[in-house]
Amino acid sequence: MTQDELKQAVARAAIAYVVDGEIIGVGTGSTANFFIDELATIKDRIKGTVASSEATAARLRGHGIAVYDLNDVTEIAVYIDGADEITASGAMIKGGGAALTREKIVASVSRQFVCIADGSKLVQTMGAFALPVEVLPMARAAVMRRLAALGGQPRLRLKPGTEQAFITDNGGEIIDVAGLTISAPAGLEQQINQIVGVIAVGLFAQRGADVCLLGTSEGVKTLTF
Ligand SMILES: O=C[C@H](O)[C@H](O)[C@H](O)COP(=O)(O)O
Repeated sequence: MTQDELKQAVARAAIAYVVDGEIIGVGTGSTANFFIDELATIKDRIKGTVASSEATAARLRGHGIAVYDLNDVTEIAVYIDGADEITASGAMIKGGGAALTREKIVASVSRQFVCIADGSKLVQTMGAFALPVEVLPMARAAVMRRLAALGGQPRLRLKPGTEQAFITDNGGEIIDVAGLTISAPAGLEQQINQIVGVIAVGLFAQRGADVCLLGTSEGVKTLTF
C-alpha cells in the first residue's frame, strides 16, 4: 500500500469516532485532508466543525460543511488530526504544516483526541522530525538562542523557494529545532512553553492523543492511551 492509501484508510476508520449531532474538531495536513473528504460523505449527521487552520476551514466549506468560530462553541466531541511523530504513549510532534497553535487550542477543548497516522509516524523516541515552535517575530532571535541552549539546532522556517520567513495563520513565525532527542516530552513541552516569545510548541505530550489509528500494511491498528 502507498503512504497515501494508508492515510486514506485511517481517515476512513476515523469516521467511527465522529459523534452524531455534535461539533467535530478538524486538524490540518495531508492526512486530515483525507479525513475531511470522508467527513463530507456523512456531513448531514454532524452539527458542524471547528477548524485548526484557514486551509482546513476552506476545504471544509468547499464540501459544504459548517465551520464554527471556536468562541461560539462550548464543547467539541472529538478532535481528529494527523501527527509528524507519535510515541507508544500517545505523545506527538505536530506542526509540520505550521498549524500547531490552533491545533493545540482546538484539541484542548475537545473531549477526545484521535490521531490518524500512517505507520511511519510511530517512533520510539521523538526528535528525528525537527520540532516546530511558533514564535512572535520580534522574539525570533532570542527564542532561537534559548532553544540552542536546550541542545537543539534551531532554524527559521522559510516560505518555500524564498529567503523570507514563513508566516502562520496567526502572524507568527516557525522555528524548526533539529537534533533533539526527546526522552521526556511533557517536561520539554513545559520548558519551551515558558520561554517568553513562544506562542506554542509542537509537542503534544501534556495533552496527547487518546487514540491513534495507525495505518499499516496489515490494516488499521488502534492504539489507546
Ligand atoms: O501542522 C500540521 C499538523 O500538525 C499535521 O497534523 C502534521 O504536520 C502531519 O501532517 P501530515 O498528515 O501531512 O503528515
